[in-house]
Amino acid sequence: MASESVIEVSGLRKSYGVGQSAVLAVDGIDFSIGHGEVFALLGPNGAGKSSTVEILEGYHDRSGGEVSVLGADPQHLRGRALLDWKARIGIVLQSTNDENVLTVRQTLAQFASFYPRPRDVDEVIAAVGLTEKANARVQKLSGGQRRRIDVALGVIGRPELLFLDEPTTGFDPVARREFWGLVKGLQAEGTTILLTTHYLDEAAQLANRVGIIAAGKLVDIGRVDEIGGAEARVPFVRWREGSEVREQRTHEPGRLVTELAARFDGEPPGLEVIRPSLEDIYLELIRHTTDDPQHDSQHSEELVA
Ligand SMILES: Nc1ncnc2c1ncn2[C@@H]1O[C@H](COP(=O)(O)OP(=O)(O)OP(=O)(O)O)[C@@H](O)[C@H]1O
Repeated sequence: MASESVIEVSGLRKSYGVGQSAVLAVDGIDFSIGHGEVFALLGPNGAGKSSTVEILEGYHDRSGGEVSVLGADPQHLRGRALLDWKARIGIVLQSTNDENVLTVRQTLAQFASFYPRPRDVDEVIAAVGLTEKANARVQKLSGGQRRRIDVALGVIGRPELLFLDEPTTGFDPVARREFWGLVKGLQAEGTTILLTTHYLDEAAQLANRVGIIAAGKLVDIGRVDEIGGAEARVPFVRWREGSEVREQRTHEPGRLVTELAARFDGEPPGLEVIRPSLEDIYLELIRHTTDDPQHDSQHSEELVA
């Protein structure tokens, strides 16, 4: 990965409304995304992910801080410079368009005509698994199929930078895996990708680095295999002693399993060796930063047990 930054964000702030009812959605965050990197922005509902991404996409003005996207400040672009900049980015928004009376192929062909170097329409239709629906009206597609069109529209212009805002919401498990393959292919071609998702396995599969935000602040940022720090990754061994479930965190799970096997004179009942997933680490990180107990779960309780 080259070190050159495609996105640079420094001290970014965004508030909505004024006075008593003002909401500080983004509260001074800093990060950068290198050329060819897949960066996932994670965080609970209302954390400030979309607000951040929409500023980078040029949809919202910021309230403070500095932003550079493909070398430009989206807030200050106008006219031809704005159009040229937009042609270099692809956006998959959260919303889907259900009013569309065109077919899948017509919709994509129309969109492709807006770009100087679009991808081949049928190749994109195949990449999102809609070949059989190419002549169907978008209106008649299922929710998950329409979401695939959103993804297709985001990539048709061969963007240098792709924003994927919760791209696989509504996808079935097979479609999600196909989509991951598509993203990996785009990354192999050098596309820089900013992804937001609530699926932590998706972030673990696709991202080089993740940033976790809660209540508008960056809680942690780092490589997928480093986020949360070494201690958060210590595995734990779980087994049963009679009716009781026992659990112990250890840097040496193999040694503990050997000791247990000797003590039980064979396979310890209910034996599991668990390595904390990105989801476990995420839950643990945000547990300390959110007041809302519904964001917490059994999982994180297990982690600290
Ligand atoms: N247009 C708006 N007007 C007022 N408040 C807003 C607006 N958009 C977002 N907010 C508020 O800003 C905060 C951050 O919202 P944002 O949509 O950025 O969160 P998010 O992390 O993308 O959440 P989700 O995961 O639910 O999509 C929330 O408290 C939200 O209510």
